[in-house]
Amino acid sequence: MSAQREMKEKNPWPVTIIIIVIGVIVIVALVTVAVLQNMPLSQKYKYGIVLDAGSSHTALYIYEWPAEKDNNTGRVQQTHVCKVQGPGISSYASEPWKAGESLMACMQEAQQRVPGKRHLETPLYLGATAGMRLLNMENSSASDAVFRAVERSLHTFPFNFQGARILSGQEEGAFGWVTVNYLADRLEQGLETTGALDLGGASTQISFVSSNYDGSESPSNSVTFRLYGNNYNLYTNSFLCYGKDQAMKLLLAQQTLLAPKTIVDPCFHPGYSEAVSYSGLYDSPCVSNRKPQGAPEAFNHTGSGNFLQCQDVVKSIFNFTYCKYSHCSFNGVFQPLLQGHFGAFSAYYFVMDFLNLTDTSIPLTKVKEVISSYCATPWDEVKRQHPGVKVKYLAEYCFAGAYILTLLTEGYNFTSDSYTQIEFIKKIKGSDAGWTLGYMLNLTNMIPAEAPDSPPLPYAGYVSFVTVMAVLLFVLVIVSTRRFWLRCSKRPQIV
Ligand SMILES: O=P(O)(O)OP(=O)(O)OP(=O)(O)OC[C@H]1O[C@@H](n2cnc3c(O)ncnc32)[C@H](O)[C@@H]1O
Repeated sequence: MSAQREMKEKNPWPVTIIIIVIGVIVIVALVTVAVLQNMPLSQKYKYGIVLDAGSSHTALYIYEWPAEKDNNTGRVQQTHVCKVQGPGISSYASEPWKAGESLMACMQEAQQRVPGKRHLETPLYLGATAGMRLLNMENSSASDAVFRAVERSLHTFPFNFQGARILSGQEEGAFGWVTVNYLADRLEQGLETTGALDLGGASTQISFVSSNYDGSESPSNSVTFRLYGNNYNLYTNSFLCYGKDQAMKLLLAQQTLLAPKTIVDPCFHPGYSEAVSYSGLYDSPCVSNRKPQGAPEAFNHTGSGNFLQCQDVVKSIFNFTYCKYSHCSFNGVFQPLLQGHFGAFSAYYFVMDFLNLTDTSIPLTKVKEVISSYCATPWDEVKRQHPGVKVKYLAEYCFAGAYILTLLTEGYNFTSDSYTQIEFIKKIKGSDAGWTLGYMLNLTNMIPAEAPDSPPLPYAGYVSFVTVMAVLLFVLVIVSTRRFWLRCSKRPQIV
């Protein structure tokens, strides 16, 4: 008995080894628990669906974001887009049920793409823009009937349908601006924002933040936001009837006043000739009050392909002179001085991309030469050179190019310097530029007004900190126990 005790007191190593083993186990357990407890959950996604019911067509967008990050700063991104076959829903005014029917194929696609277990919680929105704004102005019971038909169709799907409505021009402009700046990470980081230029079929929007604008002059153009702890006073204006298709109607209507039977249009290619019905041209409230007295059923639309003359006709659809404010864009609408970078999307992009003019470092004189040369190309040759492009678009690129230049430089007052601040964009980080994402982020409260609280340490830093502290603690214990046992082993031995 005393021999055993004597051995233990002489040799402290077995106890030290046991302490080391227990220490290692404790550290491993501590670090494992810390890692597991704080590990980001496996990536589960939530979804949102927005239908953009535009004047020329409808598109369905599916967005997704990491499930544990909603109501926070989780990156929402577009995972799918489905183009609805056929025209925009406002074209079905005389057969509203067809508007509902037209959405079915894309909705079925959405049902397949969003995982079944997420269907019931996935919000579904339909926002209609300028086509329905015009139909509602012209015939509100027809627009109501289209909405009823569309809602009936959307209710047959298992999503969380939040309703269909017409967006105001101001909402369309403001949500386009939110989309562009959210996708470019400018809001969360509080960076200087980018303006948004949107050219649709029936309306066009300009939205930007200017240090010269506090909302006191023309308050109807002001939208205020508080996002991630920053206040924004946004200037925005939507010009109804100045989208690409309606602007062309204005142009044709202007020319038929002078030549009701045959117009020789400088914005169309030489050799172009098409019969156009007056009823088709004057079906829109943008032009209906301009119909010439005793107009024939149809007129002949021919082209002469002269860019300079085209610019003159295009200018005639704007009023650049009347202005009761300190500064105006056109038609007497207030606009503060332009400021910063701009993203130009929708038809701005389609047209400038086709004309190979998306590079805004190309001087405006050269831009004009390129459009001028395209306009002067005979119609047969244009069709031969671009067999894969829709003929309607091909015929309109000359007008659209001249229109975009006039709108930007004479309408919004971009100079040869500030033109270089425009970027023609289609997508940002894989998501389309347009109002839909901003609309969904707003309705789902996914952009917080205040900057979210972030943990004092990032995840990796937290784990490293716990590990280092545990190892330090362990070393301390070892050092102190070793000193204790060394002292014991040096004590005079009991014999
Ligand atoms: O916002 P609203 O005014 O309601 O219009 P929309 O939503 O239908 O407008 P889009 O942005 O979809 O399209 C804008 C215009 O661009 C036209 N467009 C679409 N694709 C095009 C392409 O590849 N080339 C030329 N034009 C195109 C389309 O016909 C419209 O006139």
